Amino acid sequence: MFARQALRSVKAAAGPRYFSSSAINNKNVAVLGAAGGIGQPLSLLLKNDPLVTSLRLYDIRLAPGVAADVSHVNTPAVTTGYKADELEKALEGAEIVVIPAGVPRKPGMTRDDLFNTNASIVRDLAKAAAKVSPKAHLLIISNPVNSTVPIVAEVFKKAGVYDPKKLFGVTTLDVTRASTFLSGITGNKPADTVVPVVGGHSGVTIVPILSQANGGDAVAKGENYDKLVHRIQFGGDEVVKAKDGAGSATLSMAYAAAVFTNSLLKALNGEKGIKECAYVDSPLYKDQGVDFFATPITLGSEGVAEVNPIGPVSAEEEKLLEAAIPELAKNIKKGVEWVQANP
Ligand SMILES: NC(=O)c1ccc[n+]([C@@H]2O[C@H](COP(=O)([O-])OP(=O)(O)OC[C@H]3O[C@@H](n4cnc5c(N)ncnc54)[C@H](O)[C@@H]3O)[C@@H](O)[C@H]2O)c1
Ligand SMILES: O=C(O)C[C@H](O)C(=O)O
Repeated sequence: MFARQALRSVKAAAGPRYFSSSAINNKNVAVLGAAGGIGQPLSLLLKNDPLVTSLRLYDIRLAPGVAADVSHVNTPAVTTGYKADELEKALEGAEIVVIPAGVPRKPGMTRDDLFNTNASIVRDLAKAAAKVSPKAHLLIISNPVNSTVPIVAEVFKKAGVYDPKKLFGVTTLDVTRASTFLSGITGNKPADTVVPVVGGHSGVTIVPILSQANGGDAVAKGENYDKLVHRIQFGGDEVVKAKDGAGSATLSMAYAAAVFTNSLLKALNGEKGIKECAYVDSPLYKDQGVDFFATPITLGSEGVAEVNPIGPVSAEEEKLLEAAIPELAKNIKKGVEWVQANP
């Protein structure tokens, strides 16, 4: 029963999907880092989302230009660009704040190698959001997500405005990749290939639950299973290597973030039963020092409505989870300790 539940949970995250709307309400979305490799295509995709009525694009460079360009697309979202010194203005009235600001990896780097640069970028953006739009839903893309999400939580706690239901580490790209790679093996449609991906967003912390996926039994164990799991866990490295020093995944990430944002918008507008995987404040492994964990979550009008259980897992998946937990605990502790020492 749990398996079916979890399968339904992430059904919405298997692509390909485009944006749909059942109700149009005013929805104000801000993108921080809007002129970057992710920020630009993400801004375009959000401009194309009928549920976005106000799109506010902020970056330390080029955001007004990106906004001028995107604003000519004939969809309803009123699009405005904000310069480096206009962060607070960009955040005014924001209900969703998507953050892809920060540096990407180069070949040979881990996501954790980005910590020193991106931790302070995310902390400063979170401080402004806590001040200007404390009730906004925050969608964190900047790596290392395992640590940047706890940093945002600490900033919001310090400001006295933390709402665990409104903070998300965006892990949709892992779900998207898992669906693509598994369906490539089974020949099933990607849209019918739903793989819950739990844990975190780097290497061994990315745990695909293939045993719950349509077609997952085709690669239940052995060499093919190991190869598929490795490809899902290290899909980001595949792109970093192929881009050869010019950055990491941007287009697939923009797609994934736009999918997640659309799901959240639908839930905020009152649509029921919207489910996605995301890295959120979770009760599941708190006793092991893991305050944040990605699982299928149910979205509601206030953000996270329910953190769903992982459900039954295979012996192989149990081992993957055992490897993920201590690494995640370390990543979370690093973020929390850093921001407490560098408030
Ligand atoms: N969560 C995921 O699945 C996922 C996937 C892909 C990339 N990422 C991460 O997303 C981040 C961005 O990647 P990218 O390829 O778009 O990088 P990029 O360098 O192309 O773009 C980053 C943008 O952030 C801007 N920026 C830097 N500091 C800023 C600040 N203080 N305020 C506002 N904007 C600021 C830069 O000017 C730039 O335009 C990286 O950390 C990358 O690792 C995460
Ligand atoms: O791999 C990266 O550094 C970027 C991103 O986290 C990804 O999964 O593609």
